[in-house]
Amino acid sequence: MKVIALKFENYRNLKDNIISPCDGVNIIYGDNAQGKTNLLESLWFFCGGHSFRGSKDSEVINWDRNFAKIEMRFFGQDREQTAKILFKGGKKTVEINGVQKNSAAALIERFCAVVFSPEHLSLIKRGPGERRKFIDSAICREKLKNAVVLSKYNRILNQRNSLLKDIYRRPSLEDTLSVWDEPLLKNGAVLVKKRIDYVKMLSDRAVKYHDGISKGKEELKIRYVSGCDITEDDSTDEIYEKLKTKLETHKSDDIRTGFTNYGPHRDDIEIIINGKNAKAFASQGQQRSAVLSLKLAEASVLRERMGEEPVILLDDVLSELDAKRQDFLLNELHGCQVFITCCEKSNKEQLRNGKIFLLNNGVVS
Ligand SMILES: Nc1ncnc2c1ncn2[C@@H]1O[C@H](COP(=O)(O)OP(=O)(O)OP(=O)(O)O)[C@@H](O)[C@H]1O
Repeated sequence: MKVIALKFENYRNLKDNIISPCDGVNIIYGDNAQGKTNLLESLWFFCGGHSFRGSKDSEVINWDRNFAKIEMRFFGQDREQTAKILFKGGKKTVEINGVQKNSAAALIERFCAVVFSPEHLSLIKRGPGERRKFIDSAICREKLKNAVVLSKYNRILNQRNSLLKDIYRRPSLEDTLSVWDEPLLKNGAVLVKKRIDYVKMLSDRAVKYHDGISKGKEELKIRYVSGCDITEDDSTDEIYEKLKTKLETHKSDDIRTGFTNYGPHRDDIEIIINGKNAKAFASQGQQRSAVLSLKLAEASVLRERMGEEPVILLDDVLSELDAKRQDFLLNELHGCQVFITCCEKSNKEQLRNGKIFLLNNGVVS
């Protein structure tokens, strides 16, 4: 998958322009607050109609204008295609190959990219919820069926938790708890199996990327951690039985606390560098390298599933990395189109092959 041209009009601080990136590494270089992230954000919009910064649609319209438009020509699914997004009057209109679509969701599966931004460091720095979110959004992106299982699991869990609170006040309701247990276990077992399979795929690839980034100096390991004694090789039926045992054993704790204490919603993904937990012991550069490896691994899994190389968007990755690690990202990611923002002059000088876009007060040259 390759971006051939990107046109933007009234998009944040970017001055109207058309850019033609190269098929390899594209550096977007400039001082702080010039519009580098804005440019990456506009590309990411074509993945499904959302900002990776969590911005509202109206926020991307230039403050002095009443609409914004982005257009992209790209190569994907063995042909050249076009996509347009118009932001106007609190609404977003999407057009793909000249045909207007009902929803921005139509963009999903047309254009595919993986993004890294400094906020993704929360994958290591924050709690298990961030890591579960990362894995869940990846499995949901793989198959709509997985998204259905996840949403059913969360809905049933909420209903069970609210019943647990009611039972505390009205013990006679305890008999009705089993109504939620069976669907919770069924969907929970499928969810855990999908997560474990994905983490295995991701891990194999992330280990290789981390080895490349650290030039063989560090060993990365990623493993799924369950509070229900589930192991990587368990089948869905075995996972179901283990979840069931925990649920039954801890029923009285659940009633006392008003909360389901064990299950997929408490699981985690452990990220280990050289045998030590990355959250507790890794340096800033090591943490950044590990998250990058995970993101590149995510792209590699997507490539296998789609038969196409996703575009890689790297926002402000190079800071805190030493020259050897920077060199890997700038010169050794072969076969895919990469967009990478940076502020340091030395970074653009490191690039052996690629294209450099200079951003100065919204003007791209
Ligand atoms: N809707 C908008 N209209 C006009 N300007 C905007 C709008 N939204 C954001 N900006 C401006 O865009 C500028 C550039 O933002 P951006 O995040 O792209 O900077 P950057 O080059 O990535 O900087 P850094 O290196 O500091 O991350 C900001 O100074 C912001 O004020």
